[in-house]
Amino acid sequence: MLDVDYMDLAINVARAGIGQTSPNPVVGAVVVNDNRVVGIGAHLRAGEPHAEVHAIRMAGEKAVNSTIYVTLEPCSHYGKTPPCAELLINSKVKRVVIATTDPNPLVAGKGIKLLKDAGISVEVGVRKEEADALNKVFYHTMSSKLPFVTLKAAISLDGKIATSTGESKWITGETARLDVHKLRHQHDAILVGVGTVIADNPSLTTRLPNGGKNPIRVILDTYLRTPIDAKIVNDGEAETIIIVSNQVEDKKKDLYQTKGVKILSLETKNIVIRDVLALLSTLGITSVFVEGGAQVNGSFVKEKAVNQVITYIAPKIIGGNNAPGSIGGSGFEKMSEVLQLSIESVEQLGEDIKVIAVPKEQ
Ligand SMILES: Nc1c(/N=C/[C@H](O)[C@H](O)[C@H](O)COP(=O)(O)O)[nH]c(=O)[nH]c1=O
Ligand SMILES: Nc1c(N[C@@H]2O[C@H](COP(=O)(O)O)[C@@H](O)[C@H]2O)[nH]c(=O)[nH]c1=O
Ligand SMILES: [Zn+2]
Repeated sequence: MLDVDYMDLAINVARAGIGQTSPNPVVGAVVVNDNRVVGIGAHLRAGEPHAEVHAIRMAGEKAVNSTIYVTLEPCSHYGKTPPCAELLINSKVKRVVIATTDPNPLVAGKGIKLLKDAGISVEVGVRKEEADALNKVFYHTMSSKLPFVTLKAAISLDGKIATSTGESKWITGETARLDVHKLRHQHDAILVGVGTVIADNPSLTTRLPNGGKNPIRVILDTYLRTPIDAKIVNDGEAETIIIVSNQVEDKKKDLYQTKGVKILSLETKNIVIRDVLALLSTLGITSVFVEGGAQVNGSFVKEKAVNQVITYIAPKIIGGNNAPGSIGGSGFEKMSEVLQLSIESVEQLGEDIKVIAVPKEQ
């Protein structure tokens, strides 16, 4: 087997942590000795052992003179766990193959330096692209300090999210809707506008056949118009935050807070998305799944505060000037101002297609 084969295995093992390791990256490690895999490991939860620790433990004394393949540069700092670079040195590993460096300023090259100074042969960059793609959120939050934003829309062929009378169940089919719930599971928070709460009385929970993690529910609601009897206020299914402007008096907020809903007030009379993201980041939220409606989508797009756009397109035509499109608000007047993206992937899910696009300027 070649280095790339073992790194492919490490990348696949890393996927075990997807949706579980926030705010940490997912990482996979494979220990090979005399062309035999003797240890594998994935980082499964923040605060628990790192991938290398699991793999080296499994290898036991076969770690000596082994080669370890890791999808991320071994850490060099004392965080919630001791540094992996030291573990590899003490385990007398002979060679370390790394897919990509760690952007965390605490590590960034220090892990590699520790290994090299200890006389261990280090190779960096094997399957870098694939390894980076595993940790889009981690890389974004390390560089921008703001949560990674996924904007999701489910539209008809003619771009509508509902009929002119507000009906929308369902535009996309079972397979696509299941895929949406996997995305909810993978994000720290799900965010909708009060318009969606009033129109759909949604639960915003993750309903997958085997369960799944419910993201924190975040509602943008300038004047606190969320119905007091809404599911998200009363079902206790997930932590719920309503972000309001400075136009709401405390007495009204108390009504919701006694029901366990957290009300966070911005200092401005209307809701600025950048401030919302900065606020969510202070709560340790590293990824936000924006699921509409059109008004909220419009505000995220207008502020160009999206990091990936996932659109599910159904082979249906709704028509009608009054049927809403997926991006509301004032929109851009000039083509030179529009949000430009590049298509990352297109796949068919049941009868629908799923398009993942990434904004060009980052
Ligand atoms: N109408 C459609 C969607 N509609 C999504 C809505 O904007 C809103 O997120 C849902 O009403 C949330 O409800 P709950 O959390 O599931 O109870 N989303 C989809 O993917 N396909 C559709 O056809
Ligand atoms: N998950 C992971 C790493 N994650 C790195 O360590 C930081 C988290 O450290 P801690 O708080 O101690 O868990 C995280 O921000 C990232 O830089 N490093 C590794 O060597 N292997 C792993 O499996
Ligand atoms: Zn580590």
